[in-house]
Amino acid sequence: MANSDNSVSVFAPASIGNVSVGFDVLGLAVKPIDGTLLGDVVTVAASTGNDSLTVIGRFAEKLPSNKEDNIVWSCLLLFNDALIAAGQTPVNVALTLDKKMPVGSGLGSSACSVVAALAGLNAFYAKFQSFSFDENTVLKMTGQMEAQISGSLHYDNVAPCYLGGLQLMVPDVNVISRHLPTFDECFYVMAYPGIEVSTKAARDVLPTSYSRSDVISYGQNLATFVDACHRNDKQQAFSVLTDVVAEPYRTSLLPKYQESRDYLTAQGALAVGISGSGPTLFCICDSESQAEQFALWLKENYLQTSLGFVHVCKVDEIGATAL
Ligand SMILES: Nc1ncnc2c1ncn2[C@@H]1O[C@H](COP(=O)(O)OP(=O)(O)OP(=O)(O)O)[C@@H](O)[C@H]1O
Ligand SMILES: N[C@@H](CCO)C(=O)O
Repeated sequence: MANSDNSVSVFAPASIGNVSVGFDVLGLAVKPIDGTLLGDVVTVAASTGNDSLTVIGRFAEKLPSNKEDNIVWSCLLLFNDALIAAGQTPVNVALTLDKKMPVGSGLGSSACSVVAALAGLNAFYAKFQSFSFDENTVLKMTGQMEAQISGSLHYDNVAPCYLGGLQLMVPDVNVISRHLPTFDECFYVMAYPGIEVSTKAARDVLPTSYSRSDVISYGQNLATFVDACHRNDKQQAFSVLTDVVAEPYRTSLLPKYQESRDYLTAQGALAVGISGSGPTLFCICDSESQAEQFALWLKENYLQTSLGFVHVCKVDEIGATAL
């Protein structure tokens, strides 16, 4: 995208929250292999008038019409407050959100808007005002905005969306997220059925406590997966990609999920899971031909409305990027 002399555009990619074994603590950024921009773009331009927000794009009409209710606007307010606290003077800007991501999809739609907005503002100030916040400060802001919209602080979409790759959240405010190695040769089929599931509703169905055996399985699966990623042991990593925390309780919210999971697993998928809080299903494959074959099957069998889509993806190791 070509920018006028006074603007900056940032793209922020879709992500798989949880990656089945890391509820709220694992996330993976993905990008379609055909070059489709699966994510949101925010353009920040200098303005001679007041601050403004324009929303365009395929899913623009799914967002609140009032700019104050758009999370991108909240990002601007937060960013300006942080500028003032840092002794800087905010300038007036015209923001444009290209809303390419369906809302309530499990693809980290609000995270895409939040990251594109905050990384876009930071890039704009770096370019035109010779000032920028460091990566960790911006990451904390993205977490704060995601918490405002979903009701709880979880970085599993914003961290991979901003930083790229597979990210593990660590309980240290000075670190927040650690990059984990992934399996370069794998393909990730992302199937969004075209229906909305709100993150809040999908969190409300979860139990408030878990049995000892579930806690043991959870810890063992996550630890084994992280260890296998570091040893590049694909077989071990995907053999434990089982979610005992959320999937058993969310399946009822996702029409055709269970049958699709069973079918794809029987056909040899490395792993199948719910992306974030759903309804997007992800399926991990060993080869591009298998991924294309499963994508076709998912188009015919998992999509519910004309808004649905399926993409064959690889890991997006870059995260938010200036266009
Ligand atoms: N720019 C924005 N992008 C997405 N949602 C927004 C935005 N601005 C405001 N919202 C509102 O935030 C809420 C987002 O809901 P929710 O957290 O369920 O969706 P999500 O982030 O799209 O989910 P997911 O992470 O599963 O893709 C919706 O009510 C939506 O209208
Ligand atoms: N970890 C969050 C992701 C939301 O996209 C959840 O599963 O509720």
